[in-house]
Amino acid sequence: MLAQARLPSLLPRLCAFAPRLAMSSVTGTFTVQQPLNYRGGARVQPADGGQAEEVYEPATGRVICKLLCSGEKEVDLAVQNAKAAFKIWSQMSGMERSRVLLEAARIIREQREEIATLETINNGKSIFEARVDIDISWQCLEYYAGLAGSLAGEHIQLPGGSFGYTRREPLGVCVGIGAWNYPFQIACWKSAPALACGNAMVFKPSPFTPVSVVRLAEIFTEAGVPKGLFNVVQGGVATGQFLCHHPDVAKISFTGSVPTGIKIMEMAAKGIKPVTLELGGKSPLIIFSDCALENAVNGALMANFLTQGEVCCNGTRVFVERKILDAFTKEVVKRTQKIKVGDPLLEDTRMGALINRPHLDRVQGFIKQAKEQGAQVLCGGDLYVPDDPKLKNGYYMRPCVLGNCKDDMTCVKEEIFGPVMSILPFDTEEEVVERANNTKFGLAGGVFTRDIQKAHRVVAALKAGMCFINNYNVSPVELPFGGYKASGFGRENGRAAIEYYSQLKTVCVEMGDVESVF
Ligand SMILES: NC(=O)C1=CN([C@@H]2O[C@H](COP(=O)(O)OP(=O)(O)OC[C@H]3O[C@@H](n4cnc5c(N)ncnc54)[C@H](O)[C@@H]3O)[C@@H](O)[C@H]2O)C=CC1
Ligand SMILES: C[N+](C)(C)CCCC(=O)O
Repeated sequence: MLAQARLPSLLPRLCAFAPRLAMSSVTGTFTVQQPLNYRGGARVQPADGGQAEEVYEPATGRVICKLLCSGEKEVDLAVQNAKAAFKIWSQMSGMERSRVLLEAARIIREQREEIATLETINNGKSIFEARVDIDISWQCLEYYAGLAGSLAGEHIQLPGGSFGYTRREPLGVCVGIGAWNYPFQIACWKSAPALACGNAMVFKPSPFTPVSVVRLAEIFTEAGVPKGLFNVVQGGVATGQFLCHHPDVAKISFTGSVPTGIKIMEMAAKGIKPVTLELGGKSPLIIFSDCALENAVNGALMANFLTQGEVCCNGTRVFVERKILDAFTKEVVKRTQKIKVGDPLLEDTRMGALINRPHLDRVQGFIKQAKEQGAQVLCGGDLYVPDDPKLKNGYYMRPCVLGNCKDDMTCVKEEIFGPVMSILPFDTEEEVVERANNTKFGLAGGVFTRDIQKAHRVVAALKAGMCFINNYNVSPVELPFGGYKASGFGRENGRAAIEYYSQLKTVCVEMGDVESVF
């Protein structure tokens, strides 16, 4: 209802973008007709490739469009466009770039509802959450717009009045390769620092979620970036490989799984290209008995059930001090059972549909295996079939809490990437820190306690790149985000990301005569 009620104010812009969306921001009606590649400042059909993949609306299982995968020629055209735009953009001052990025942020804010709706339709997450994603996206652009004007090097004095200075220079054409869980936000987390530093970008979203990133490309053009500065190519493995192997690509920033991350790094190694890898996780959330229980329960829900549990930094191993195990478990199960699953475009829905059927089956497989290995399903875990007939073929399940878990169970060791929380009791701080770190991953971690010394001591001991004290999965764009160990390296967000989208040139200046040793 609310989605329909909003329509009149959105109509003019929606029609300008995609005529069908105006009539169809109701689940089960949206289709995409326009090309999904973006090159040289416009939507284009790919020049080659052309293998078609179906793109789904997870809420209904309906095909919303066919994706034409970009071939080698199309990838090359996108890179050449980016190269040409780079020449203009990299010569502009930081303040000039800042103004364009701020305008892009403003347009995203203005179109928040439309972009969030696109994201919900293509990803399956609730509209409530998609709006938050879009807010984090424009905040990211604003943040890097703010930094663009003050990117600078150092001035170093040398003997005899000589001196040196450093210049922070862009890398060139950067490639962004994204996952399907936060399509628009991932594209912003990569493009905002890249563009602020003076780079151009060719972005490839996941073939499951190709739609919203093209909107971002249109917004950049509308905001005033040179045509070709931000291009979108579409496709899966083959398209990604063409990008990574392209000799004119200077850097690859990848968000996705560990196995793909390894392949990206191998391809990058051949061209000596720097990489940023944002990979998977199996993060610990440690709940001490002296916590504020209600906050800890809220934190555990935030750590596990955003975006149907399809979040890389989720705290899926919930370690609970044995003294409060029963009280915590009872409350967390009660609250999980209350999560409203269903049509993601409805205002009161808090969990939508998983990305696709194979992924839902995979998550179900993990739950089945957990039961076989002795875990106890305390709630959820079963498929959910909404009453609304149009949702019958959607990919829904009820959020799941597993009790009686042991550290060596598959559900505790492997990333499930679905709404499945594993509860693990512990007795001492020393023991829990060791168990928390006993994983190949190291993306995130969290601690709930009222004891500030213990909180800082424990996060200092966690081998993870993003730690939370008394909260979880909040994402202020001012803070760097990224992993330790198999969760990758490089950082997104915060000042730190500048390091990964720029290179330092040192200039040594002689003020005297050259004293030759020859
Ligand atoms: N650390 C982080 O920030 C995040 C990590 N992830 C991780 O991503 C995974 C889920 O996302 P998926 O899309 O299933 O991951 P994926 O690794 O299958 O695909 C990610 C992207 O890489 C592309 N790709 C696949 N094979 C490629 C190849 N050989 N060369 C170049 N590109 C290739 C895909 O088309 C897609 O765009 C989970 O493991 C999750 O933890 C997801 C979101 C955030
Ligand atoms: C926004 N946040 C923190 C919930 C998740 C961001 C990382 C990801 O793309 O999975």
